[in-house]
Amino acid sequence: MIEAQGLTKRYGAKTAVDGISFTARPGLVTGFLGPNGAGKSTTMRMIVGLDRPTAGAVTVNGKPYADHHSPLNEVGVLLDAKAVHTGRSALNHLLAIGATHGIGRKRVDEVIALTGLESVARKRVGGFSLGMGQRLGIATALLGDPATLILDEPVNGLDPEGVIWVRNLARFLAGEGRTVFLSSHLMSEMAQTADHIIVLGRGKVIADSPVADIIALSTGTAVRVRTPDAARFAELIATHGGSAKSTEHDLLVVNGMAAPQLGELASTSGVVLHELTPAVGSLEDAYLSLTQDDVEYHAGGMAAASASPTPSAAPAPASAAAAAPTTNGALR
Ligand SMILES: Nc1ncnc2c1ncn2[C@@H]1O[C@H](COP(=O)(O)OP(=O)(O)OP(=O)(O)O)[C@@H](O)[C@H]1O
Repeated sequence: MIEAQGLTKRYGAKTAVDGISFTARPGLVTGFLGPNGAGKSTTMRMIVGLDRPTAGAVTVNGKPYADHHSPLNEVGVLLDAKAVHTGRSALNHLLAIGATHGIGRKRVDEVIALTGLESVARKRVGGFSLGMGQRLGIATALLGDPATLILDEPVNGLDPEGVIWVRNLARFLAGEGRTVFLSSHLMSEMAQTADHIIVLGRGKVIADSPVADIIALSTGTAVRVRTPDAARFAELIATHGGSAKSTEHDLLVVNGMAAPQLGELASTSGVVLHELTPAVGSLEDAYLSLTQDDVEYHAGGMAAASASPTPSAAPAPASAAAAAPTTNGALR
């Protein structure tokens, strides 16, 4: 469990984290999202005592990080996968860290198997790809079998198979009752991994809700309408308080009118419908809509794109059942 109360960090005149309060609970994957510079890394660093809060407080499993006698057994952390002794093998890296907490070879071998590092365990870490480095960082976080995991951008640099592996691992660990707190820039990835989302914008919490609620609250409800009479139906919609955008010759995306109203209008006007689908916004839509005023560094067109959410497939529900340990203990 991670509990932050009024957590604040100022660097001179710059307020990186501005009085945030949130809880990341056991048994859930909590996604930590926000544009570049929103304050995610600073928050994570404060959680594990690497930065001192200017004001407020944060506890992990009920205590400030520094008060834990055996922190590796309480909190597993991946903040910077490159922060390793590059001359050491992965095995020796894990043995060295384990030695600080009386963790021996058996557990080291377990986390090597769990993270799929067996074939490179005796190779120098300096020669590792970004993806292998991420796996080693996750292995290090898991070493003490902690109840809370904090992973900063864990899918950074991973190939699609690696991304799925992290997703299943996160779900599996939460399914075991652990608190899993992870940041990512990949919103679609978060939609499939997280149960709960906290969104930061300019150092403040701008959303703190279950994934489904964030999507429902932040995106407009659009309806996809397919009809051979698209132009006429678009005009009719406009006279009934809706607005229709045409993306293909026979497809309209309608805002401002619900599917039953559209069905009735079509029926009374003699318009043939081939499709009438209420569309659920994606987490990307929700995220862009939430953060459009809080982005420090705008990419061209980003804010404009966020102004009119387009419908897309509903995110797959996060499911702990998705992760299944393989015979060697690794996860698929
Ligand atoms: N040591 C520091 N000194 C001064 N300003 C800092 C320092 N560390 C972070 N900041 C500023 O604080 C703000 C939050 O930074 P932080 O790295 O926490 O954001 P972030 O959400 O993790 O961003 P990113 O996704 O780019 O990693 C940024 O404006 C950053 O420039």
